[in-house]
Amino acid sequence: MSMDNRTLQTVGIAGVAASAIIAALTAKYNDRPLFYEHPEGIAHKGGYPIVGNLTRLLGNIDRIYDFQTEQFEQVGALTMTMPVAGNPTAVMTIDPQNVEYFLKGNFKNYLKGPKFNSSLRELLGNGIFNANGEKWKYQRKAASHIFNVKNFRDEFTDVFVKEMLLMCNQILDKAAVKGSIVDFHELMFKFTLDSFVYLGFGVQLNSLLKKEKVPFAVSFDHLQRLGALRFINPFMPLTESIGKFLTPWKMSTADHVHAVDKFAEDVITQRRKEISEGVEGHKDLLSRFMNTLNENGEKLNDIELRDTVLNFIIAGRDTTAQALSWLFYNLSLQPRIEKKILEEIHDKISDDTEKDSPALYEIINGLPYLHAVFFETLRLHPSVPSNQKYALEDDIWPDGTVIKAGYYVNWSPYAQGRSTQVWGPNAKEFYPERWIDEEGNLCRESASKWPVFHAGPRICLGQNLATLEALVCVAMLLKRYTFKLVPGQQVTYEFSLTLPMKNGMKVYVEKR
Ligand code: HEM
Repeated sequence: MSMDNRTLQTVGIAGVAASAIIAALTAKYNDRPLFYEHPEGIAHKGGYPIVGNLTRLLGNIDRIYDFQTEQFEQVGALTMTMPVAGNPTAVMTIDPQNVEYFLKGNFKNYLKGPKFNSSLRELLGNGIFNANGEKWKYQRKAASHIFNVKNFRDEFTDVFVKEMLLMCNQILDKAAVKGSIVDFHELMFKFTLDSFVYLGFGVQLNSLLKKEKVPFAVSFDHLQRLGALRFINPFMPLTESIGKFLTPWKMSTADHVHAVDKFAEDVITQRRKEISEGVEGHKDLLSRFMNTLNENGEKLNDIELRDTVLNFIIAGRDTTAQALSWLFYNLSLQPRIEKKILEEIHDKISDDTEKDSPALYEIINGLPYLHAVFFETLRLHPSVPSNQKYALEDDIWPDGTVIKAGYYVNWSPYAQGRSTQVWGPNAKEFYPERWIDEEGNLCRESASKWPVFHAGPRICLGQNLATLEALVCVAMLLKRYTFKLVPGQQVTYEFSLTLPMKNGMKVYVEKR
């Protein structure tokens, strides 16, 4: 046999062998990534050979939380896996007893894992959302001091009312007269940004008075979406590298990071200047962090303060603005609920009460139906729709699920809120009455059944602040206006860390 024939024969044999190996691997891993074994005893949703559920997941990215909800329904379990090529083993659950267990009962075993840390490093740094252990503890302690009843009653309510009056007088009254269209979602973002930046850092931003979105907010939103994509799309490193060459005219990730850094830097510089000029008396979040010691017993440096500013803006701006937007969206679909809120606030909140913050604070606290509407909004549209942690050691959950060290655990307040197994047959219906008992009192659900504010030692520090802010806003708006959705638009969410509206929400405003 000539040399060429021998080579051809060898190549032929190698080809057949390779095809046989691929066929064998495809037959064995016919619904999952190569070498992935379904964890024993956990229901799973199989996908395609080699890629598992990767293509299904990426194909559904614009409706990812509904997709997740459907997967639980199709599998018929509250705890399951859904292997995705390129992503680590993750166990997903919407079972309240499991959620309570890993967020509270065995809190120590579940951390923000390496994937969370690396995906969000450039935006969150080592701030409270991205920190574990002692680094997290000192931040939680420093921040917790500002969330006290005195601040709520005497200061926070005042700021929210002032910002709302600005919104009403400068934007909504004018839009009502002109009949112009308002992007309600954008307005809510500006309201919560201005309120929080003032409460937390003493800076009067006045973004409500600016026509465009503030440049900082553009970069901030971009980086959040990027971080979220890195969680689920294993091709992101490649996409990000190629993107730099294909679209060099677009702002790069580094440009966006620079924009958010600059914003934080300006806030810190302004405060340092005020201190050097002898301006005293700040008792806000920034001064707390400037006077606190980190886990090494040292004063915080500028990078740590930058992380504080940015982490708290995500906490204070996005979540509440989104909750407010989804609340008004739900009201627009069910006028009977809006009518019931109006009946509740009727006569209770006058123009005079709006000028008396402690009185307004007490009145708002005593409105069960308004609270119920807010809670119901978060049940169906949780501002943090899906979340994950990382198991340090082997564990067994209350439902018997065996968790191995290094697994990711993923829970979905969005899918849980819509699960008929958890919330009953009308789970998908917006029905605030489920939060009211027979005597007309508000009955709040446990954090395990309704983990929209998280649970356990890391439960949301700002939940009362957010509730107050949202309810002041709803009461003041509904007293003055009716909002009508502009026909023909699609109101839907965008995939990100939180639950923003993809195209905003355009409304017409009419004065009552
Ligand atoms: C509707 C509004 C809000 C919702 C739904 C919400 C929800 C949440 C959730 C789910 C977490 C856990 C995030 C995680 O660690 O993965 C969280 C944490 C946190 N939230 Fe909120 N939040 C809201 C408003 C606020 C506001 C207005 C503040 C004010 C500063 C705030 C401050 C915080 C802080 C500091 C944490 C970190 C707690 C820690 O890790 O110890 N939140 N929130």
